[in-house]
Amino acid sequence: MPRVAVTFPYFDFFPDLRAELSARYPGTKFPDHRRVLEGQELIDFLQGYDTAVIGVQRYEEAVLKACPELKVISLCSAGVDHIDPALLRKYGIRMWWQAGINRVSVSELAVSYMVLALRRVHEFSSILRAGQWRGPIGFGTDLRGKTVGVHGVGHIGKAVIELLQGYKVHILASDRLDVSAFTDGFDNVELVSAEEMWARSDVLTIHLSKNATTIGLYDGAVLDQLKPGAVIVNCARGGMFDENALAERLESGRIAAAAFDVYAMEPANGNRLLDMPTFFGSPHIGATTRESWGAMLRSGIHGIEHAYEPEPGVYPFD
Ligand SMILES: NC(=O)C1=CN([C@@H]2O[C@H](COP(=O)(O)OP(=O)(O)OC[C@H]3O[C@@H](n4cnc5c(N)ncnc54)[C@H](O)[C@@H]3O)[C@@H](O)[C@H]2O)C=CC1
Ligand SMILES: O=C(O)C(=O)COP(=O)(O)O
Repeated sequence: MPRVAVTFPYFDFFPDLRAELSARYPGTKFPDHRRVLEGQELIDFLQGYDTAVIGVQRYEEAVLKACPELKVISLCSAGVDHIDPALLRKYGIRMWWQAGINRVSVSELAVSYMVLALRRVHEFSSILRAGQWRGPIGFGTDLRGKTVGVHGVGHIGKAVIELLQGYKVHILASDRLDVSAFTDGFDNVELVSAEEMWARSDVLTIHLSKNATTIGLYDGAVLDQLKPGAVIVNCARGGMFDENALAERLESGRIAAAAFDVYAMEPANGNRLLDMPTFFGSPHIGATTRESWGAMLRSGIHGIEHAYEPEPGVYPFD
């Protein structure tokens, strides 16, 4: 029987799923505070356990080294960039993970951010709070009829393209894989290079995975290839943008507006973007709906038995 330790707090919000996990694996240990465990606290918590159910949290080598009994990680997230596959191999740890599990909540957020950014709701909201009315700002723009670049056509990028159909936009999709089997199904989607997407898009939405090819991809030189006055939405991962370069271009108006859910450093205290009037953001809430979190926790529970199977159903890295 696996000895299970949960090292992040969200089961507190789903008592039925917490009870299900405990019933399947008696003795399952949960943290007693609403924090993600890290460092020495994480190491101490894991002693004597061979199975960890985890969220978007780093398991550094120091943790794996100090927890030799750990054999299985069951992941409650869609992104896997916080786990180093080489380390898992080195320490003989199996991992379960379910791709695309929160595509609905992230795609809904991204499309709504496009509309909110184009309509300048964050600016109008600020002047409303300041006791003014709408005069000083002027106009926003409609999404309908615009060209939307979708960078990354995986689970979430595809869901965004599907959601955008109702808005009657033209879509420029770009991915390093051949995603034509999907995009060919739409008469308003063109599959293009990143450069063409950057040059032609009024709105650009990022749905790339974070990897060696995307970290730092959006530097000043790339931002300068964007259509002047473009709007950027990033609900994928922090670290893909040079945030200072973006702030400079928001300041000059070269980029009209940006809306981010994710940041190079999280928490994002002191991030310069948060002071920009044409920027609005949220604290990595793309998957923070009851539906997505319920699904992720369920996947974390069921992933334990899958990870222990001789031929596990899903392995992200093999
Ligand atoms: N804000 C939030 O709370 C959440 C954010 N995410 C993030 O959203 C992003 C997308 O997630 P999914 O669609 O589930 O991932 P996915 O793996 O299904 O799709 C990612 C796509 O990016 C493409 N890609 C990677 N590197 C590329 C490159 N250099 N050039 C062009 N294309 C490239 C891949 O080929 C793939 O099609 C990930 O970064 C994930 O971590 C996921 C869930 C919640
Ligand atoms: O599923 C993912 O990849 C996420 O980014 C979810 O983020 P969260 O665990 O809600 O902070």
